[in-house]
Amino acid sequence: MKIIRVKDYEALSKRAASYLIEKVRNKPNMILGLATGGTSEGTYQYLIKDYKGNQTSYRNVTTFNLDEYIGLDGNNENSYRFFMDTHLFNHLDIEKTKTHVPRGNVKDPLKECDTYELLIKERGGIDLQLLGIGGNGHIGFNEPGSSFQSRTRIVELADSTRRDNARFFEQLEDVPTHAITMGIATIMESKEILLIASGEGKREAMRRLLQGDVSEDFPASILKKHSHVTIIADEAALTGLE
Ligand SMILES: N[C@@H]1[C@@H](O)[C@H](O)[C@@H](COP(=O)(O)O)O[C@@H]1O
Repeated sequence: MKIIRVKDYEALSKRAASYLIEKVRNKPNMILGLATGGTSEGTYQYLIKDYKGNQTSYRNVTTFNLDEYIGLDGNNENSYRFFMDTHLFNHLDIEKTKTHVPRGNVKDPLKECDTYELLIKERGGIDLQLLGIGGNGHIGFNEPGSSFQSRTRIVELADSTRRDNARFFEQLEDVPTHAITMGIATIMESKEILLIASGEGKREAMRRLLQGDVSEDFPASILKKHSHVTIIADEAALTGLE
């Protein structure tokens, strides 16, 4: 894993955006895996800024998001589809039909999981997957204890994750209890992975990622077994670590 240490969240956002922009420029029809969450917001702002200034085109890019809450419609402000539309897609020249976020409000979510897996395969697999990391080491919504063999499926959210994400909702009770997430095996099949982490709230997760064992108790640890992972993290997330 290559680690790029940057000063703060602003620098992280800029760096992660440049990283993605270069990849898109080199491969305009790339398959890009995307993440939601507070960490990715700044990166997306810089992608938009670059698009407006330098006209990097996303017309031929296809995207697959990691996860979505079960029960939330794409128009719900807390759905990840809504997040992606408002924070990124609506501001680029990307074709909406080429943006994929699992649908959390369908009648048959199990079928949705299988369809999503198939679609990723059909498109030739993910070239570059952007990842955040949960305080408990989750990637996507693969909570501790998730099998390293797991594929896109329905999961129950850990209490700590619901509490972490409650800041986006009116109250904790509104945070869905279940989600659809790409599995760990699905994520590991991406040709390349870019993980971003910011702030002291992620320090313990970074310590376990960089210094701990590879274990299903800490899902992100599997990334050590991937041959092309880059981590961009800020000082606050890396304090006390090499
Ligand atoms: N499911 C998402 C993840 O895909 C995200 O990467 C992570 C970190 O979120 P944040 O960047 O807000 O800390 O947790 C969320 O629950």
